[in-house]
Amino acid sequence: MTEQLAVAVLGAAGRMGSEAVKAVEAAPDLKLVAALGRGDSLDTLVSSGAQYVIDLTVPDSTEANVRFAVEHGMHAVVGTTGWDADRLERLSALLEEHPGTAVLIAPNFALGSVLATAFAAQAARYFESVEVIELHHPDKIDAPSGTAVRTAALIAQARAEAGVEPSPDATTKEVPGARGADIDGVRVHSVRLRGLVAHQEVLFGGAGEQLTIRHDSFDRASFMPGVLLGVREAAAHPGLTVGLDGYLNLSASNS
Ligand SMILES: NC(=O)C1=CN([C@@H]2O[C@H](COP(=O)(O)OP(=O)(O)OC[C@H]3O[C@@H](n4cnc5c(N)ncnc54)[C@H](OP(=O)(O)O)[C@@H]3O)[C@@H](O)[C@H]2O)C=CC1
Ligand SMILES: O=C(O)C1=N[C@H](C(=O)O)C[C@H](O)C1
Repeated sequence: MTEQLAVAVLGAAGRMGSEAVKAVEAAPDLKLVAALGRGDSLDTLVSSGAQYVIDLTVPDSTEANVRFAVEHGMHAVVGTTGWDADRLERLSALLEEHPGTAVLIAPNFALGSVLATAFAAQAARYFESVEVIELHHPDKIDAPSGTAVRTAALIAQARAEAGVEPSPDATTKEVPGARGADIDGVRVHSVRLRGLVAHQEVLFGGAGEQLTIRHDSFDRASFMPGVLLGVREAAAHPGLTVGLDGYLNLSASNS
């Protein structure tokens, strides 16, 4: 049998972290060597022999966690939100000093969500209007969701490359927030509702028609195949990868 990959989970007591601990323990090719929470020393990552770190913590701690992992030669698979352009730039610079090490920043590990975002980016150039609605459980601390920010950014990039005008909007009188957040010129609306897990709709409008691309995670089990795929594939993708799509050959279905 090939040697198991030694995996540590940060944020192990959290909603996602506790699922990831179970998923790693159930995977025959992986070995859980550490399960750490707030207040635990990152030195345990070293003493446990971790080769891979899964970070599912909070936006305030994720950058320091990932930095520690990279500096100690561990690959990092990161689901935590809060990775803005400045943080990504600092991480890229650090990875240049550690060329064999991989970091995956995955705004969403659910394969359906990754596909939905890719489909939205594909559709973006063909419609006059686009808005994003993300809907989550009310214990989520960040808004908009990382997935929505990524989706809006990819939509905006596709529209800019195709020379599409901004979505029309005649609003001149507005209660602050009524039109949602402006992410690269795309309006993003955040709903927080007990009973929800993680959901997103991208609404495209054209003359006389609407296209809606919707994804629903009804259970955090939906994220686990992507988390495990991230660990298994990381070493083959040294450097920084943003989005699980970077580990999937999505274009193969078009050929
Ligand atoms: N990419 C994806 O597919 C997904 C990403 N997420 C993202 O993952 C993150 C976690 O979400 P969720 O599990 O719901 O949140 P939770 O609040 O349930 O879990 C976060 C956990 O991290 C712990 N923690 C905080 N700081 C540290 C630290 N420095 N070291 C180790 N552990 C720490 C918290 O401890 P304490 O409670 O004591 O603060 C808590 O147990 C969020 O950013 C969320 O948006 C969520 C779902 C899917
Ligand atoms: O906090 C969550 O729950 C989720 N966070 C991620 C995000 O902000 O996009 C991924 C998923 O939406 C669930």
